[in-house]
Amino acid sequence: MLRLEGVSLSIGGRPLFAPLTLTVSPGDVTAVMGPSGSGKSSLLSLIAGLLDPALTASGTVRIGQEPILDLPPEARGIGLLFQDDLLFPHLSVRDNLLFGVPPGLPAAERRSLVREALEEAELAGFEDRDPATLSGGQRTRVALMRTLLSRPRALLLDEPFSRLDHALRDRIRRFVFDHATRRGLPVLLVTHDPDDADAAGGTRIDLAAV
Ligand SMILES: Nc1ncnc2c1ncn2[C@@H]1O[C@H](COP(=O)(O)OP(=O)(O)OP(=O)(O)O)[C@@H](O)[C@H]1O
Repeated sequence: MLRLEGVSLSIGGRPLFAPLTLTVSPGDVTAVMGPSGSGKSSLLSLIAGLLDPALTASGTVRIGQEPILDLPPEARGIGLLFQDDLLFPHLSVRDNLLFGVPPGLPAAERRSLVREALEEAELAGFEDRDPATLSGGQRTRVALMRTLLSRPRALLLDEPFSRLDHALRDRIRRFVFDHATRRGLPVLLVTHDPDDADAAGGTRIDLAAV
């Protein structure tokens, strides 16, 4: 469970939105909407531990019972997926995925986790491909798998589908939501697209209204 309690963000003393309280249950997707500049991406950055120092935050964020805002980013257990999938262009698909695997596992186990992830993503045999040779949907699936390999406790999505064409978008959106649900991850999805919010099927919040 991901819980926000009285969370607000300000810039230069001016609040971006009114204090926000919400709970995202395991496997549920909550869509975060609102006009440009309303603070959607900054809200995700706060939760991930990547908030721009120009912004100040107040309130509490918990995963399960644990407050996370005082933890370093790598200890929070947050998985991120962005519009630009940020695969390393100079690394193969395999090496990109290996970045997600927790350190400390034996090499053979790391490789087999990567192989399984590619099978799950219906990309078996893509290990040696260069990310530049993948389609947008394939890149999104690799990026999701890399995020999931890190065994996050919650997933934050910042417009990950907005560059995909309409038909592909439905398919990839379903793929991402299914994988998050299957793992029981609470998901916050920043989007401008009402179809994303409808597909999420859960709660929708509008930062302009809070
Ligand atoms: N480093 C910074 N210095 C000054 N203002 C900033 C800084 N970072 C963010 N902001 C401001 O904080 C506000 C929230 O930005 P944020 O990117 O979170 O909005 P958003 O709702 O995600 O917008 P969009 O839909 O356009 O992506 C904006 O008004 C932005 O200009």
